[in-house]
Amino acid sequence: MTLAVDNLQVADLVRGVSFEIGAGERVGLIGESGSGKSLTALSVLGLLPEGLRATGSVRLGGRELLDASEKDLSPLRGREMAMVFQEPMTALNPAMRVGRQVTEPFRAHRRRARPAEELLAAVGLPGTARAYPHQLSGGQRQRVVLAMALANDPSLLICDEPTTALDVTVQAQILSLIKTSLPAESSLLFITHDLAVVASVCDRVLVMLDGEIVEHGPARDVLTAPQHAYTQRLLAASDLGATR
Ligand SMILES: Nc1ncnc2c1ncn2[C@@H]1O[C@H](COP(=O)(O)OP(=O)(O)OP(=O)(O)O)[C@@H](O)[C@H]1O
Repeated sequence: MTLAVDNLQVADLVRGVSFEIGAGERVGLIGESGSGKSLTALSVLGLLPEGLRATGSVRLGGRELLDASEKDLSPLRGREMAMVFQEPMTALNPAMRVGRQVTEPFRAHRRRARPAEELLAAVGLPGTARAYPHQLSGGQRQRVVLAMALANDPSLLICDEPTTALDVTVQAQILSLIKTSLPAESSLLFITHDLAVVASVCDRVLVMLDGEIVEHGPARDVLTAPQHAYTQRLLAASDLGATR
């Protein structure tokens, strides 16, 4: 399913943002803190904070999402579109065993549940169904969130800095899990400020600065021969730039 964002505007924080992600494409959205990456993602999901409104167009598989009601959007979330944010505890219920949480997307969408143990084993957490979130490490919690996000084989997965809060080895494990467990035909929008992550996960990259997309292209081109001065600075300041 194609995600098509056209002339997205959120106050003066996201300005005329347009991009498409085709079925099976993995697209990175990079840019410094405050450049509007999260607001772009939240607009797609219909989850903008109170007081902010998006205009323009966001279509998933041809369906317009921006003017859809909450009643129309909520069945899509967790089914057609799933998300993984930086801090897994914001997505988990601290008082519910993780086995019950990973099967929640099936109940929410009235679908026949796959066994919790199977979903947890698929993200490398066998035998944890009876654990509560606080009994797991940060990386394990993010695996639980990923199991929930992937439970219904979403057409679009949005990850907003999913590994930023984790230590480096765990980051690598979660990234590899995202790469291997996302169905081949699902689209991915991956927000990060880490260019090495983009290089390892994404086919294409969008670069955001002050609410606008200032550069986009195949990840390998943007990361080796950036055109915009901002992307050049970003690359020079990164580990990728330092090793060139
Ligand atoms: N509820 C809000 N009301 C007004 N301004 C907001 C609101 N939420 C975010 N902003 C502002 O919008 C701008 C873009 O925020 P956004 O969270 O999209 O940035 P980001 O690129 O995702 O940054 P980060 O990498 O730090 O998450 C920032 O200047 C932020 O202060």
